[in-house]
Amino acid sequence: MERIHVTVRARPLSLEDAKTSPWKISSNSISIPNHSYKFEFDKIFSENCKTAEVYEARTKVIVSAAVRGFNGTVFAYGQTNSGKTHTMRGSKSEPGIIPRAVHDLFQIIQQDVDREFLLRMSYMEIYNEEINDLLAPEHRKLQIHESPERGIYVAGLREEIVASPEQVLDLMEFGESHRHIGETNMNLYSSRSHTIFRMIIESRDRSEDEGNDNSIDAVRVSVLNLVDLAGSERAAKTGAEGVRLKEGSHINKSLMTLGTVIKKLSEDAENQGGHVPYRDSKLTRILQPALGGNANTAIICNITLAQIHADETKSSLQFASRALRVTNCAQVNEVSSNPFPMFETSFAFISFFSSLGCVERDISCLLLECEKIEYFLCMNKILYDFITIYQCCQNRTGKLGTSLLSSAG
Ligand SMILES: Nc1ncnc2c1ncn2[C@@H]1O[C@H](COP(=O)(O)OP(=O)(O)OP(=O)(O)O)[C@@H](O)[C@H]1O
Repeated sequence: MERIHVTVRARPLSLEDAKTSPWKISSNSISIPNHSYKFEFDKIFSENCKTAEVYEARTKVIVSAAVRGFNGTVFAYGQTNSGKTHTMRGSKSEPGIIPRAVHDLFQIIQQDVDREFLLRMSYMEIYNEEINDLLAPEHRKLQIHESPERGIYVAGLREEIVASPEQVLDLMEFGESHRHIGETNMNLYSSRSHTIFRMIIESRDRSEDEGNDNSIDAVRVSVLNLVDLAGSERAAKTGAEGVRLKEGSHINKSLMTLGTVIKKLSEDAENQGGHVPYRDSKLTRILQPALGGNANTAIICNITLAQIHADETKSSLQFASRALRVTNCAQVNEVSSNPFPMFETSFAFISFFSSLGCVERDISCLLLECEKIEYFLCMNKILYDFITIYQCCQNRTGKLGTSLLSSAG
């Protein structure tokens, strides 16, 4: 059991705001002198800190654990304009947590000569309580499902097989161009949606490949979520009207549910038979495994120390402080993958089709088709599924389908 790791990052202030700031930071605690409250965290980063330090504090460890098969989630929380996107995505001059994690991930994998890896990425946004696929903008209003094999998942979400950090970041750039961003009085480029950037990491021991055709490979499958939440906002401050007001109300509502989930978990409600309302928002439902479940989780709470936002900052710190009391139980996710096609993992899938002599492009195409028809849910109907897949793919991969059918026959 390990608790959620919580750090706080204060954004830079104007000279004027710095002069009137009521907050005092001392080591890992933050307070307003002469007020009763004082908050303590794992680490507090003041305004001059760089994203590299924030990354090193915890995300780096979560990324390397994800390579070893542990799920990981890192999210930035805070009011609008507090620096969440700056922290998670960053800029060319100061790359954020996501590009840093992606580069680290590939570096760690390259150094691990004993295992072979398969990486997939997805990128989604939750906009006005609807899930949109940022890698396939035509996939909108996606639904959340749950199954014993896959746990909680977003049906129809595109998962691209990726082979380099550059490829991942190009895809992310593509996704960004479809993300909902809008201007408010508080932020010229305000995120109007929550985004979840996800890497799915499968790996297996290279030695298990050698010699024994009947071996049951143990494949590790872990998920790394890097989340840029939209910021809580007050319409009086953002000046939101019409579409912006509607967006703001969806954002606030889902953040309120996140707050309630964290509060319930911090009170240990689940173990005392209480109800934790994960299903009250898409955000908490998707992040359920990271909140009190099987994952290493870190929260970066972005704040501003300006006097004018003291109430919002206090409420962000209260949220973060409760999160410190939430415990998770991260375990290595290992599945046995039978060499005959019971494809619990994409690895098993790809290995099987590679062994039939199929080229990579055909396999990628087939994998996409399989995901569309949720192939992974019907693991036992092998022959029947082969024919279904063949029918789905025959226009694009006729040759592959033919070799599949002869092999199945
Ligand atoms: N630590 C920082 N150093 C330098 N600039 C920062 C920092 N934090 C935030 N900023 C700047 O402040 C502005 C607002 O930041 P950002 O868009 O990241 O806020 P946000 O919390 O994501 O807002 P929203 O919730 O509205 O999307 C940006 O111009 C960003 O570059």
